[in-house]
Amino acid sequence: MPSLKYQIGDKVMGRWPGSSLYYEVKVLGFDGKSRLYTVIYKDGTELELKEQDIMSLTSFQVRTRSRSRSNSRSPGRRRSRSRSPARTTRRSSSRTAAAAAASAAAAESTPSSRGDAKLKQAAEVKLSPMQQDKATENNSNDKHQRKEENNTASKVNESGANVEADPEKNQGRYNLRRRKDDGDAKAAEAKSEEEEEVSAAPAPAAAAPASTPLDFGGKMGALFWTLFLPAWVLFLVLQVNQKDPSLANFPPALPPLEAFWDPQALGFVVLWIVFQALLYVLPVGKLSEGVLLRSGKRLKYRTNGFFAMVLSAAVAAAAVYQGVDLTYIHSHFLQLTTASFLISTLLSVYLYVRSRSAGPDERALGGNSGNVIYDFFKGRELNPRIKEFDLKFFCEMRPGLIGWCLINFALALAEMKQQNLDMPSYSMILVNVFQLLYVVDGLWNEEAILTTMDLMHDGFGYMLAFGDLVWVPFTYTLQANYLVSHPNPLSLPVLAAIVVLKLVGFYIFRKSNSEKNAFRRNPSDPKLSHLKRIPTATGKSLLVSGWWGVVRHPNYLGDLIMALAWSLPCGFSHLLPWYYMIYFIILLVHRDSRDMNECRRKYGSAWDEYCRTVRYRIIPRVY
Ligand SMILES: NC(=O)C1=CN([C@@H]2O[C@H](COP(=O)(O)OP(=O)(O)OC[C@H]3O[C@@H](n4cnc5c(N)ncnc54)[C@H](OP(=O)(O)O)[C@@H]3O)[C@@H](O)[C@H]2O)C=CC1
Ligand SMILES: CC(C)=CCC[C@@H](C)[C@H]1CC=C2C3=C(CC[C@@]21C)[C@@]1(C)CC[C@H](O)C(C)(C)[C@@H]1CC3
Repeated sequence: MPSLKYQIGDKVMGRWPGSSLYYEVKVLGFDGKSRLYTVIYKDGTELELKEQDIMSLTSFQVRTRSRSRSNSRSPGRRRSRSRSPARTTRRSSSRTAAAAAASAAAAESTPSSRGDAKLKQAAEVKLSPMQQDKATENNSNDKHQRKEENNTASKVNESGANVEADPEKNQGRYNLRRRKDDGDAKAAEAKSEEEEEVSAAPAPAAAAPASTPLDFGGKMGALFWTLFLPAWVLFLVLQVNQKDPSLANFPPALPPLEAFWDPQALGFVVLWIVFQALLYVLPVGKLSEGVLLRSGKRLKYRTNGFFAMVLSAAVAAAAVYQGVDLTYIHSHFLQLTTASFLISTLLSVYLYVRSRSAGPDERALGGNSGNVIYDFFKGRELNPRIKEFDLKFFCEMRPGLIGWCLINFALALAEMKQQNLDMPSYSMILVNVFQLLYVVDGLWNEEAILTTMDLMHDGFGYMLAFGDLVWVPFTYTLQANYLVSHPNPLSLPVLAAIVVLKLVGFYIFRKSNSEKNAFRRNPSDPKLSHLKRIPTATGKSLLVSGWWGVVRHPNYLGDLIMALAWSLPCGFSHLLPWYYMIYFIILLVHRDSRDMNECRRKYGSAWDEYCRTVRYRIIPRVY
C-alpha cells in the first residue's frame, strides 16, 4: 500500500487548475487507483488534484517567501506578469476562484500588511466557476452565463473526458480532471491520458473518509430508528383491520406472541425472494452501466425488472387459475410482515459483517462513521455484491416492489371475499391501478434508478434493507389494506377528478425524472439543447430551466401529487390511509435537505447560484 504524502484533514495549498496559483484547501480523500487527492476549497468546491499540484503550507511559504525576495529584486518581471492579458482578466473578476487564487498568491508573495489584508480578502471571496463564451452567445440573456477569458482553460481539462454539452466544452475548466463520481456515461468512455498513465495500485485507507456530520439524528437517532421503524410497521398492520383505526390506539392491544409467527409464512417469503432472485439472474434484458465509482470502476446491472414483473404477474395469474387462494396474504399479513422483518434484519447483519472487510473505496461516504449502530443502520458498503449479484439493486427493485403489487392484488381479492363483491370496488381498482402504474413505470425505467441517491450515495444497511423488504410491501399497501374492511364508494365525478390528479402527478414525475436522466446520460443530446445550464467545477452542469428550473425537485412534486391521488380514494373517515401521504412529505423533505447538502458539497458556489435562481425546493412559490 503506497504511503500518502498528505493525509485526510490536512490543510495544504492546492494549485488552482489552469493557473500557477495556489489556494488553501483541505484534503478530503485519496483515490489510490487514479492517485488523485479530493480537496475542498473554502467555498465548498471540491476538485481532484494530482500530488504535484499540492504543496504543504510550510513548503509553500518557504517557496513564496523566496519568490517574493526575488520578485522584489526584479520589479520589471512583476510588471511584465501583470501586463499579461489573461492575468488581468482573471484579476478583474473578483467573483471567480481564479481571482481569489490570484489574490491569494499575490498576497502570499508579498508578506506585507497590505498583502495579509489581501490574503484575508481573497479567502473570503466567493468562488464561482467560470463559464465559456459560446454558452454566453447561445444564451445571451442568461444571467448565469458570464464571460471569462482563460487561455489555459482548455489545457487544464486535460482529462480528455468529454465535457458535457458541446456549448459547455470549457465549463469544467477548473478541473484537472472530472470528478470520479460523475454520472456522465460519455465521460467514462473517453479515458484520459492521465488516467491511462496511472498504475492500478490498491486504494489506501484514505479513500473513505469517516462520515461527518451524521444524519438521522446521529448515533442515538440511528438506534431510535432501528427500533422504532419495525414497531411502527407492526402498529400500522395491527391498526388497519380495526373497525375504527386511530393513532389514539397507541400502544395497540397486542395479539398473543404466536400470532406474529408462522414458519409457513417465512417459507413463502423466502420462496418469493428466491423466485425474484432467479428472475434477476436470468440472462434476459439489458446489462446497464452504473455511475463511475470512486474506485474508477463502473458496475454492470441486469435491468430486466419489467420482464420480472410480467413473469411474476403471469405466475400469480396461473396460481389463481389453479385455485391458489391469494387471500392468504391478507389473513396472514402480520406473520408475513414478521417473516420479512426477520429476513431484513439477518440481511442487515450480514451486510454489516461483510462491510468490515470492504475496501476503503467500496464504502459509502455516508455510512463510514466507525460507530457500529450508525453504520449498521445507514449502510457501510456502497455496492455489496455476491459475484455479479448486486444485493442493493436487487432488493430495491424486485422482491419488495413487485411484492407490493402482488399484495395489492391479493387485497383486492380479499375485499371481494370479505364484502361479497363480484368485482373490486372503484376505490380499490383506483389504488391498485395507480400503484401498479407507479411500479411498472419504475421497472420500465429501471436504468434510471442507477442515478438516484440510494444507488449512487447510500450504503446498503438496515435502513434500505428494511425499507425495501418490509416498509415498501407492508406499509405502501396500506390504502388497499384499509379498503378491504373500510369501503368508500366513489361517485363518477370524484373518480374522474382523482384520475386526472394522478395523471398530472405522473406526468410531472416522469417528465422531470426523464429530463434529468437524459441530461446526465448525454448532456449533448440535441433534444436538450434548449435547456439552460449552470456549469460546475466538477465538469457536470446543473439544469436551470425546463422542469429543474421550476423547483429544485420537480420529481418529488409529481410524486407527492400521485401520493395524494392514492389516498383520496379511501376518503376522510380515518387518518390511517393518509399515513403514506404524511410519511412521504416527511421523507421527501428530509431527502431534499440531504440532497441539498450533498450537492452543496459537490458543486459549491455553483449550487448556491442554482438555489438563488430556482428558489423553491418542491412546491412552486410555497416551499
Ligand atoms: N416512492 C418512494 O418511496 C420514493 C420515491 N422516490 C422517487 O425516486 C426518484 C429519485 O429520487 P432521489 O434519488 O431522491 O433524487 P433525484 O432523482 O432528484 O436525484 C437527485 C440528484 O439529481 C441531480 N440534480 C439535482 N438537481 C439537478 C439539476 N438542476 N440538474 C441536473 N441534475 C440535478 C443531483 O445529482 P448529480 O448532480 O450527482 O447527478 C442530485 O443529487 C424521485 O422521483 C423520487 O420522487 C424517492 C424516494 C422514495
Ligand atoms: C423509513 C424507511 C425505512 C425509509 C427507507 C426508504 C425506502 C423505502 C425508499 C428510499 C428510496 C426508495 C425508492 C423507491 C421505493 C422506496 C425506497 C426504497 C422506488 C424504487 C419506488 C418506485 C419508483 O419508480 C422509483 C424507482 C423512482 C423509486 C426509487 C426510490
